[in-house]
This record gives sequence, structure tokens and C-alpha cells, in this order.
Amino acid sequence: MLKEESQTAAEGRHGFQAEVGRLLDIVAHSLYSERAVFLRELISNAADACDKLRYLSLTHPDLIAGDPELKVVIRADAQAGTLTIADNGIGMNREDLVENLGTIARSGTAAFLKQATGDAAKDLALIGQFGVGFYAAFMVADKVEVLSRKAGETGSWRWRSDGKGEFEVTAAEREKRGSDVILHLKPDAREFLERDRLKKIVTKYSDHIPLPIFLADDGKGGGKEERLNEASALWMKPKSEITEQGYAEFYRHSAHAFDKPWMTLHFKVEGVLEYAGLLFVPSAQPFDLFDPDRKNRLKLYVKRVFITDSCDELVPPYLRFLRGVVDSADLPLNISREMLQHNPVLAKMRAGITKRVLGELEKRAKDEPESYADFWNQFGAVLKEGLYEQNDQGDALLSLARFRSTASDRLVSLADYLGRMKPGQEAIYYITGGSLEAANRSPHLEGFRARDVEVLLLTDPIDEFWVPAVGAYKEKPLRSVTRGSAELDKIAGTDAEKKPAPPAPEGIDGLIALFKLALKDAVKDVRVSQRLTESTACLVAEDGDLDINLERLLRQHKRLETGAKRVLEINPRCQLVGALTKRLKAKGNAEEIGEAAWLILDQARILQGETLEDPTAFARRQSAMMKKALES
Ligand SMILES: Nc1ncnc2c1ncn2[C@@H]1O[C@H](COP(=O)(O)OP(=O)(O)OP(=O)(O)O)[C@@H](O)[C@H]1O
Repeated sequence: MLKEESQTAAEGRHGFQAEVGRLLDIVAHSLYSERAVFLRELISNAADACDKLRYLSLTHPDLIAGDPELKVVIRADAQAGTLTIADNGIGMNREDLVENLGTIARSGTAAFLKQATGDAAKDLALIGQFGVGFYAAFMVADKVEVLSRKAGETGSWRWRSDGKGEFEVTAAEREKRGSDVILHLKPDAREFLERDRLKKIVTKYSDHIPLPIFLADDGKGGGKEERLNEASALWMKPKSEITEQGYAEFYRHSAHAFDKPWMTLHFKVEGVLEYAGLLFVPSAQPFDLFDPDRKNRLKLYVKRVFITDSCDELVPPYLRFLRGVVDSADLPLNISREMLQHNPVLAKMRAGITKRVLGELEKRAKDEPESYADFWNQFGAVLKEGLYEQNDQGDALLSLARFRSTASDRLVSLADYLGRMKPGQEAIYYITGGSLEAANRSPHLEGFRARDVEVLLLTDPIDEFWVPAVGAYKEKPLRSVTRGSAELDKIAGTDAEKKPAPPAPEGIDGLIALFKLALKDAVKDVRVSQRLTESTACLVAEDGDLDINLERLLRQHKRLETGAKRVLEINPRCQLVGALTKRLKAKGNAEEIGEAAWLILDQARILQGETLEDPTAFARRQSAMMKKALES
């Protein structure tokens, strides 16, 4: 964790970690038109604090004794110009306040800052992915105080800041556990003191929070707090009672997100096991989707009591983008997080939830292919991790998978591919590459293109792993076009495609023999290519050797030192090979042909995106060749 705070211990004054200052600026600037969301963020935090305490109180009932009704109270003081969001949740002690509100402990915020542009619209979209939480308070307040007392402790503390570089933590008085977040509103934000405005905001954003929210009396209500929400657990309600807006706001609250959910899945399971789920697929990738430490963030409840939001067992890692709530009626309420591991009830729930989510995705893929393509572009690479794991959902995942291909601008499925296979075609062909452009321009595709044989273009690193692990789809093997002999002759094409290829030049065997002699150990073999129609040469992997792109990937990550030797395939129909064959026949100059062989090998390496081991030799040969051509 980064920590740069400077502290003058006596005064309790701290410098914000450098990034916090920048974050505050960006948030205040880019979220201006949606300022009201500050309240949602603070209410969500208060609700989380109450959830945490409710869970702890299962094993430590004394923590909650004396004040068992967990709630949030909003208090507007027009005279003082302050708005207070108070909760009787877990509270924070001095260290918590410094740690949670003064440093960017969450890797997400640091990642956000790296990407922030200063352009309000773009940053707003980014904030949507990251969430800004507590710091949203500074959109409406020029000074923020947090008065807090941690459950089970006797001391209270006051955190105070104007959001301009420093904050202060001092000893204070708070009668009971919990936190008051006190906002000293900016002159242009006094609208947030109006009761009607506050009621509307709470109803819009926080109606379905399973915790009661009250608006304190302003002196006219006879001391009575006014209840603003129903506080029923949304996920337990029948679907017919929930609006789309209600679902979306619940998603934003529970995921601390700003976007709209791409998919909402609400279900109840009854029978041997009883549980309910309200799950969401976000519309955008969370920033840390590929962070190895990222866990799923589903919230697990037992009989409406929050247990944890880091339960690895709830869904497989390839569904880690899901957000929302799962509520079990079968797990014991006092289950500890450790007990959740290897729990048979949880294992059954996991299987059920996984099946349900994949089933719903399948439906979307069929009914709304365009929208499904958006989903796939965001989360496809994660789902493919499930293929590599070889679990019992392999078939479902394969039918959900979508690919770029040489045959279509749209994403295609394996079923689409099978439907387009040519008579005589035995395999599903693919090529892997670092990018779509690199894969698409590979010379290995030429022969396939010429015969109109579709090739899948795989560009996610995970593709290198799941494809060999899966091996085949509906008994058709998945075969790389950069590997083995191309077998293109066996595939029947249209009449135009079947037009016999021009014969290889006479004497090509002699040329190949000389190439082998010159290149010796630099290649495994030299042979005539079936897959090339335009390029002079390409390198291919023998069956059983590592795929070329995978090898490059492993070398980049220093997981492999030396690569396997490759086969150099030369195109008998290209003009250069024709000219070389002629030259060999006419002059028989083996040395000259040897130099050409090296140049052609290096060219093939460059086309493959490799860096040459000996670029000096390449440049020397090329210059000599050019000089000779110019002089002749
Ligand atoms: N009312 C509160 N009571 C107790 N702790 C709180 C309260 N408000 C904030 N915190 C603590 O401060 C931390 C930082 O809050 P913040 O809203 O910035 O981020 P977050 O809620 O962790 O993440 P995000 O809102 O981005 O998903 C919280 O994780 C929590 O530990």
C-alpha cells in the first residue's frame, strides 16, 4: 500500500496521500451535474457499516446491545448549513479514520487516477467503473467532519478536512457507537438542506437499501423522525413489485457502481435448498477484472443478514464480474468465513447459480445477439478461463463463446463456423496473435483465404491455453494454421477456387536442398508451402511443438528461454522463388542462394513479429544484395 502521509502527531494533522488531493479535484469537477449522488455514496457506506456490525454481533452480541435497531438518520440543519448522515454501525477508531479516509488504500482509486484525463465527460465514465465513495462528499461540502466511535471501544474521534491537502484527527465525544458524516455545505449546495429534495433523492437512489433510513425532525415534526424507505430486502420481493429503475439503483448501491447493469437475474430457489439471488452483470468491465487478486464481490446473506462480500466459493472465478446478492436460508447464521470453505450447501448453491447464469447468457446470446456481443467484448476473455479449467460447464461455455473470424465482421460462434465448413474440411482452423491486425495479416492465412476456408482469429492470451485444453468442438479438432502441414488440398472449394494452382517451378527441389544446407540448424526443415499464395515464406510449428504465438508470450514473460526450431515453408508460386530457381539452374552459385535463404528466413521472422537475433547480419546481406542488383 502507498502511504505518504505526513503527520504532526501532537496536533493530529495529516497530509492527504498525494493522490487523494487529485482525486478530490477530479470528482468535484466531473461529477458536478450529478452531485446528488454524494448522498447515495454516503448512505451506501453507512449501510455497509451497519451490515458489518450486524455480522459481528452474531458472535459478539454485546457489541450491539443497548442500541440494536440499526439505521441511518439524515439531519439537515439550515441554520448551521450542515447536512449530517448518521449511522449506528461499526464506526471507526483513530487508525481506521486515517487509513480509510486519508489514504487511497483501494487499488481501484490509484488505477482510476492513472487513467483520469482531466476531461470531465471522460472522467465521469471512468468514475462509473471505479466508484468514488466517501470523497463524493466534497462535491457539495467545503468542509467535512466525521465523528465516529468504533463498536466495543470507548474513545471517539473527529476527522476533519476541507479537502485541500490536509486532514486532522482529534479526540472527541460521541455518546454511542457509529459515525456522523457532517457536511458543511457549499453556498451553491444549500438545496440539499430542503426536506423535499432530500426525500426525493433518497427515494430515487436508496429506496431499496435493506436498512431503514430516517429524516430527522427539523423542529416542526414534534421530535419524530420520518421514515424514508421501506427497507425490505429487495431480493426477497416478487419480481412484479420491482421496477427496472428499482433494480438499477439497487445494483448501483450494492456494487458502488455508476453504470447500468447489462443483465439482471432475480430468482428464488425452493426445495431441498432454499436461496434467493439478485445478480447483475455490469455493462462495463471493472478496472481490476484481470488483477490476480480480484475476488468475486457478490454479497452473501444468510436469512437477510450480511455475512461477507468475499466468498470465493459462491461462484467460479470465471464469473467474478457478477455483482449483487445471494441469500441462503440453509446456512447457519453464525457461519464464519473460514467455515464457508468446502461447505457442501455452498457447493450446491454454486452449481445452481452457475447453471442459471450461463443459461440466461445463452438465452441472451440467442435472442439479442448484438447486445450479447457487447457483453462478450467486455467479459468474454474471463468466461474463456472457464474453458481452460475443464469443468462440467465446458459445453455450455463453448456454445457461449464468440470469435472474430476471417469470414465475418461480426462475432461468430462455433456453431456458425461448423455450418460454414467446406466439404472435406476436417478441422476448425484458428490463428492466435497479439492483436486482431497482427493475426489478420499473417501470411499463414493466405491459402485459407484463397480457398475461402474460415479461420478464427484468437487474440486473448487465455486462448493459448484453453484451445489445447479443449481440443475439439463437436468432434471437430481445433487446429492452428501455423502448425503442421496445411492439408488444404483435401478441402473442396468452389470451381473458381479449385482452379489448379500453377505448377511449382522445375528445379525447386534443388533450391530447397541448398536452403537446408545453408540454414543448417537454424530451422527444423525447409519445405514447399501449401498455405502461401502471395508471401515468399513463413515459419510453421511442427505438430507437437509449442505454438509460435504461445512461445512468444512465454518468452515475453521470461517463462521460456529458447524456442523450438521451426519449419521454413517457401511459396513455390511466388516470383522471387521462381527467379531464384532459375538463377540456380543458370549459374549454380550456392553461396548466393545461401545468402538469399538467410534473408528469406529473417523476413519470415520479421513478418511473425519476432526480433532478429542478428540484425547486423540481416542488414549486411540486404545491402550486399541491393548493391549487386544495382550494379548488374
Ligand atoms: N459511515 C461509515 N462507517 C464506517 N466506516 C466507513 C463509513 N464510511 C466510510 N467508511 C470506511 O471508509 C472506507 C472508504 O470509503 P469509500 O466510500 O471511500 O470507499 P468504499 O466504500 O470502500 O469503496 P467504493 O465506495 O468505491 O466502492 C470504507 O471502505 C469504510 O471502511
